[in-house]
Amino acid sequence: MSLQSIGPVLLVGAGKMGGAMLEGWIDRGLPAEQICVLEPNAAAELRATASGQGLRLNPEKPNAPPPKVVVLAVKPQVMDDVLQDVVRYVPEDAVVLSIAAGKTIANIAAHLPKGQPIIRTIPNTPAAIGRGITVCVANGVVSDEQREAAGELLSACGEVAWIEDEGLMDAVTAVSGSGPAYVFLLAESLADAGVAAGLSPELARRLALATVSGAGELLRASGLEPDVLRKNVTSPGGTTEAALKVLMAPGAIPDLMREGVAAATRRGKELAD
Ligand SMILES: NC(=O)C1=CN([C@@H]2O[C@H](COP(=O)(O)OP(=O)(O)OC[C@H]3O[C@@H](n4cnc5c(N)ncnc54)[C@H](O)[C@@H]3O)[C@@H](O)[C@H]2O)C=CC1
Ligand SMILES: O=C(O)[C@@H]1CCC=N1
Repeated sequence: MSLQSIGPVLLVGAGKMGGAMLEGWIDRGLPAEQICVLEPNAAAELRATASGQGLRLNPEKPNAPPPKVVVLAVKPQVMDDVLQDVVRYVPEDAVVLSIAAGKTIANIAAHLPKGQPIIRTIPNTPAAIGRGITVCVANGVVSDEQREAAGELLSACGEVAWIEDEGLMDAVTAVSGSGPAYVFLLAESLADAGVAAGLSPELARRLALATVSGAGELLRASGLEPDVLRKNVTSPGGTTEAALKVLMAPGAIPDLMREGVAAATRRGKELAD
């Protein structure tokens, strides 16, 4: 199956994450005319894509033609209300793909006809440049063809991983869904630390951004493990070792990361309600 042969896609919510996925789909060749978007607060860019490329934005009949894949990309807190409204646009043979943190397959299924194929996923924002990763778990009625269609759509946004145990999704969300924010925080903190060490804000920002993006690119392109790359920077008795003694001390980055991921995982479980 190709991206072009998936059939009509209905995207409900084109905010930061739904919008990033939409960008990934269009950049990688999903025909815009095949996409219908329901978004009450459409950004100017989305409106331009609608008028320039034929994407259907908030049409009167979102289910004409009937969607093959319905992507739910609204906040978990409004998911129940939104589903009650959009259920009328969901054909029984469409696969419903939720990207909401915390919301379980059972939460989604409660608003849909019995036997609706549902895939719960967690993408991340690098999807916008085709460099995201999406983790998926399907309910028992998703067909091989629907799994393939969802995989095709999601791989336009980067890597795709399938898991069998839905209980792991909150931990997945805490690692890869929220993870880009941790990396951006690292870039912000590194720039701030450069200013504190005497650099101008402009130079500190430039150094921090080039370093974080360059290190990420090196991690990907080299295929080496992060600890090997870290050790390659660390000369015995040198400057990096001095910094890492602080950053890796008890209670510092490794411990804080574990606590942060545990907090995000707990929050995911709360969002199910
Ligand atoms: N932002 C991220 O990095 C990630 C977000 N997610 C999940 O993606 C979902 C969306 O999150 P964001 O994009 O960050 O939030 P957002 O607030 O940027 O986007 C949600 C969009 O839904 C729209 N919306 C509200 N009511 C609607 C309705 N009745 N019909 C259609 N659209 C409606 C809003 O106008 C908004 O643009 C959440 O469930 C979140 O858990 C998952 C992984 C990563
Ligand atoms: O912060 C959130 O709840 C969403 C889910 C993962 C990333 N953003």
